[in-house]
Amino acid sequence: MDHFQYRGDRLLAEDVDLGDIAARFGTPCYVYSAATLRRHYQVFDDALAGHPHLICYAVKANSNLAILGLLADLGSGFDIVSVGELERVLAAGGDPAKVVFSGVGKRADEMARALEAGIRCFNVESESELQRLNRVAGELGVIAPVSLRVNPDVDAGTHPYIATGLKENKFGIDIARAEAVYREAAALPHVAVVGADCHIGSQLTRLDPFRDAVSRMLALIDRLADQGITIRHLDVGGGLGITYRDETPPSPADYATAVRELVADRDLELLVEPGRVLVGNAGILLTRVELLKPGEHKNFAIVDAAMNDLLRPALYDAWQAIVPVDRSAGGNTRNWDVVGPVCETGDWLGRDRELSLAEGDLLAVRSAGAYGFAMASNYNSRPRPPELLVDGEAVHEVRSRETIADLMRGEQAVASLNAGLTAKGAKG
Ligand SMILES: Cc1ncc(COP(=O)(O)O)c(C=O)c1O
Ligand SMILES: N[C@@H](CCCC[NH3+])C(=O)O
Repeated sequence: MDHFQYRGDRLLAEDVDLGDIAARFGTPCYVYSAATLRRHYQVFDDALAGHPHLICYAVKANSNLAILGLLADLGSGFDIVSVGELERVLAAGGDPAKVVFSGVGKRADEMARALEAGIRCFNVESESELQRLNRVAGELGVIAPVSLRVNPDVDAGTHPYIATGLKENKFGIDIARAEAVYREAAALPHVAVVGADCHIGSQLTRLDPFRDAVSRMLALIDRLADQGITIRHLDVGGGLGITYRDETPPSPADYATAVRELVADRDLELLVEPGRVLVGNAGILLTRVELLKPGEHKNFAIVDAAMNDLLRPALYDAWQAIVPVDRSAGGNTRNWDVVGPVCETGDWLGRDRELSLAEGDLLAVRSAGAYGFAMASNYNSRPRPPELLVDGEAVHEVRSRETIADLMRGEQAVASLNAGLTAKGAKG
């Protein structure tokens, strides 16, 4: 259940008409629902209750400071993949002691900053990274808490671009090597082994891959215990899918029950890194139809949002629902390709959508709270859209629309660049 529902023929974000938001803030814009976000967090947290656990929200899914602050207030921890995400978490009031740091390419300066901030754990993804972390922690005179991110070689059954737990993926340490690397870690002076970690992919719609991964991790933890290496927490990553169209992912309760059953009798804190399942359906992208271009072969509805605002359809061929803000508006009913103004054939938000459209109509692209704004770019020199957080009747502008001046900030035209050439040309 989310809080983007029709009242009569009008689509609302909680108690606010999306038409009013468009009139106040312009389009395109991202609109998030605080109530949906709170609810999703609570459902997930309740599902894990009874077993010691920490939710570390995957910041990459949506890193707006207001979203992070709202989750921090609810007690959430955070999974970060860069020092930029760490600074965001700290700026939003997140607790560094609840932060885990994932990612295959952590730089030394990022490690140093995270150690200085006092994060909960580094999810180390290679032997080289382990050695680097040991050196950086040594230079700072501290001990780095470490989990190894293990690649358990489990097929997540998801889009190949977002599967991460197979041998051929760049992520994690091959489970066949994991024991040796744990022994190496245990012998290093400036790291302390505290946990074990895996993350097998995103938008998973079945429980079995999770069960397989957790079982393999538990077997590894047992083998490590035999060698005197104690693992205090198991981080099972994120990846639980949502319904974009007709997917039937397990509910957070089913997911949590499956994982909890496997760890029930163990003295092992459970860490989870959900992203999409918390924020995905807590956001929409609001856009306006600019121009209609019906044709013999195809009907194009050109809207003011594009792949630079929402990349998922172009990048993964992802399907996201596109619905009218006013259901009663009687326009031209056809199968429309809803496309943006960007100069790329792949710039589409939805294809073959039966919609009744007129120029000027407002449309909402659903399930855009995760990997929406977070993946937005300035391609075609398009300013990124604003982000608005609705809470009941209140609308908070939690990020304003970029300006053209923002786009050019930091750039310099170099007046003398061609001067030499011109002078040479003149001589020759
Ligand atoms: C290490 C790690 N943790 C957590 C997540 C969050 O994934 P999701 O948004 O699918 O829950 C990701 C992204 O797939 C990730 O790479
Ligand atoms: N960006 C992806 C998910 C990537 C997950 C990152 N580990 C998506 O939109 O589905």
